[in-house]
Formats: sequence, structure tokens, C-alpha cells
Amino acid sequence: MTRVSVDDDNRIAVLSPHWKSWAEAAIRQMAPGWQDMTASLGSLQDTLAGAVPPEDVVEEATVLMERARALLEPYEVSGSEQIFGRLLTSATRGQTFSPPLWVDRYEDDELAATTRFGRFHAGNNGVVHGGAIALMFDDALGVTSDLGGRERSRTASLKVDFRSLTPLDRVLEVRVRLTHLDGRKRTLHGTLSDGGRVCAEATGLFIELRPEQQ
Ligand SMILES: CCCCC/C=C\C/C=C\C/C=C\C/C=C\CCCC(=O)SCCNC(=O)CCNC(=O)[C@H](O)C(C)(C)COP(=O)(O)OP(=O)(O)OC[C@H]1O[C@@H](n2cnc3c(N)ncnc32)[C@H](O)[C@@H]1OP(=O)(O)O
Repeated sequence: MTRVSVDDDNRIAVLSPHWKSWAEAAIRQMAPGWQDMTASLGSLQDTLAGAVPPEDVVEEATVLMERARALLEPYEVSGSEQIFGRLLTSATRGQTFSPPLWVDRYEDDELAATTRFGRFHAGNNGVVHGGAIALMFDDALGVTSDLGGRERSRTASLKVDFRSLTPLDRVLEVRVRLTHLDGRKRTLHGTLSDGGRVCAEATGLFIELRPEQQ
């Protein structure tokens, strides 16, 4: 398959019918400022994680955050109706749980992207938390598993090897390949690198869902 450059506007075109309608239903519900709001929450998480504010600032920030929570609460919906995480057209998917995945190019069985972890995803020693790295790999391998018009799949196992420390606040390279296809079983391999130095690699087994599991 020809390599193409993928930007936020044309990512929807590559989605299989299930993922396309899942994403489009969320996009239809979305108020225009949604992406700005979640980006603001993402920066808030990073800023809060890295700040040591005095008591009056803690109090005022708590009031403001509680005000935002109370403002949103009346609009709670069921999980099947939520927008958070469903904007497949966006590198962040309109969520702040896992780090963004800026897709540079993809093929049916391969993905090349970049990502970046902020202070919110820090573990000890000022580097990225291992669980956040596993989270990023689950997303990146999961997306690649369902490329090429393949049916939906689910993570059955994910093994991560941490090769070297992963720095915060740097644009890092993500490469994923589908290495083995055996009926419903898909094995994928991914690497996370910082300018050529491998920080972590992962192997995941994804199982194609049967119709009754959809
Ligand atoms: C370029 C732009 C891209 C744009 C986007 C593109 C696409 C969009 C796609 C997605 C975007 C959306 C979200 C982001 C992506 C990913 C999110 C992360 C996904 C997850 O985070 S998802 C949650 C965590 N996940 C679970 O919550 C799973 C719980 N679990 C189960 O739901 C079942 O367990 C299931 C269904 C997995 C299997 O169950 P089952 O009954 O269907 O199958 P069964 O057990 O029969 O296994 C069949 C064969 O797999 C072997 N097998 C099974 N498990 C194995 C294991 N662990 N190790 C080794 N082998 C294993 C068996 O041994 C057998 O092998 P054999 O056939 O050879 O005997």
C-alpha cells in the first residue's frame, strides 16, 4: 500500500466502517470548543503535576476546578454516548488519559507516529512512568491492529520491555508493525525511541472480536 501522510483532517477516511461511525457519532454531538477544553484539561494536569503552589493558590484552584466539574455534571451521558476518546480524527482523540499519537504515515500493517509525555505521566526520577508507556503502546498497537480494513480487535496480552529511561516533554518516535497474523490472532511489535535510542519496546497480542463480542 502506498504511504500517505496523515493529518487530523483526513484520518477519518482511513477508518473501517465500525470505527468511522463510532467516531462520527461523537463528532456530531461535539460542541465546537471541545478540543480546546480537553487540551486545557491536559495542560492543567501537566501544570498541576509539576507545581508546588502556596495555600491560597491551592484553595483558589480547587474552587475553580470544582466550578468546572459542577458546570459539566448535568450533561453526563452513558459510556456509549461520550465524546472523550472517540475523536479518531485527532491525535489526542479528544481525551487526556493517554498521550497524543501524531500519525506521520501508515500502511495496512505499519504505523509511524510521534508522541510526547508531559509531567502528568511522570513516575519517579523525572522520567515517564512505565504504566504510561504501556498505555501508549496499547493505543498505538491497538490502532495498527485495526488498520487495513481489519475487523475490531481487543488486547489479549501486552508485554513491555523498558530499555532505557523515557524523557518527559520530548517528541519521541513510535513505530508499530503487525508481525504475525494467525486467524483471529494478531501479533504486533512497537518501539518508542528518543532520537534513535530505544526507550521501550512492546509486543502485543490482539484478538479479532467475534460478532457477539462487538
Ligand atoms: C492512521 C490513522 C489511524 C486512525 C485510527 C484507526 C483505527 C481505530 C482503532 C481503534 C481506535 C480506538 C481506540 C484505541 C485503540 C486501542 C485501545 C486499547 C484496547 C484495549 O485496551 S482492550 C481492553 C483490554 N483488554 C481486555 O479487556 C480483553 C479481555 N479479554 C477478552 O475479552 C477475551 O479474552 C478476548 C476477546 C481477548 C479473547 O477471548 P475469546 O473468547 O474471543 O478468544 P479465545 O480465548 O478463544 O482465544 C482465541 C485465541 O487467542 C489465544 N489467546 C487469548 N488470550 C491470550 C493471551 N492472553 N495470551 C496468549 N494467547 C491468548 C487463545 O489461546 C486462542 O488461541 P488458539 O485459537 O490458537 O487456540
